[in-house]
Amino acid sequence: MPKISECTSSIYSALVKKIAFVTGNANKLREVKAILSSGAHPIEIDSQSLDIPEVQGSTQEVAIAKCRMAAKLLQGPCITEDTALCFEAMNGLPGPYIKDFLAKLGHEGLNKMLDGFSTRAAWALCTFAYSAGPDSEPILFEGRTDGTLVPARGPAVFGWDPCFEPLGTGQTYAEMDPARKNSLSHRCKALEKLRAYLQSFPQE
Ligand SMILES: O=c1nc[nH]c2c1ncn2[C@H]1C[C@H](O)[C@@H](COP(=O)(O)OP(=O)(O)OP(=O)(O)O)O1
Ligand SMILES: [Mg+2]
Repeated sequence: MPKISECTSSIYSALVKKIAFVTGNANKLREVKAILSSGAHPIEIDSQSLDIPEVQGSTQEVAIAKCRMAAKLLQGPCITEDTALCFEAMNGLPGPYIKDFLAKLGHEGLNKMLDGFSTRAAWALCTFAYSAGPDSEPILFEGRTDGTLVPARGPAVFGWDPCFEPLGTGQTYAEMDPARKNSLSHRCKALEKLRAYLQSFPQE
């Protein structure tokens, strides 16, 4: 007869899925863990902090290349995520290159980029990629939140959070409490699709 604790742990592992998330970004990891661990079908994250080189191209090409490389390094299934911040006035740029723009220009510089344009509309785009292993083609899950690029408000904890105000909220991501951001963010919208996909796998 197995002990009750063994039964509980085997029921737990049958109910809770576990997946490796490869990212070098601790803030992303925190949000992904918070979003996936909630709800009726929690998914546990086994984080792998690897700095994967990123190619140039569309958000989809960048996401696919990143995930392929991660699956090769891990020699197993994994997810990766790429985040883009897109300005309407610039036909979607900086897009997947936002990391370099933010590092070189800061929040103020990002705002200055849009001076002289007629719109400060922007959207945050999150692309999760899932690979079943080094020989499998990654599958993508996208989430988009529309908003406005604004002068920085709120604590500067995570990237461009202080200068992105989602439409109709009156708050920047940085001013929101974490639960509010996680209920409407680009990341949570992409994760809902990824969660549905992972949930459709048969139980081992
Ligand atoms: O919700 C967010 N709120 C504010 N800023 C954010 C968010 N999500 C990503 N970011 C920043 C991080 C990086 O400056 C750039 C995306 O670049 P990106 O390559 O996807 O992220 P990363 O290199 O930091 O981590 P990873 O190892 O997963 O590629 O936008
Ligand atoms: Mg990156």
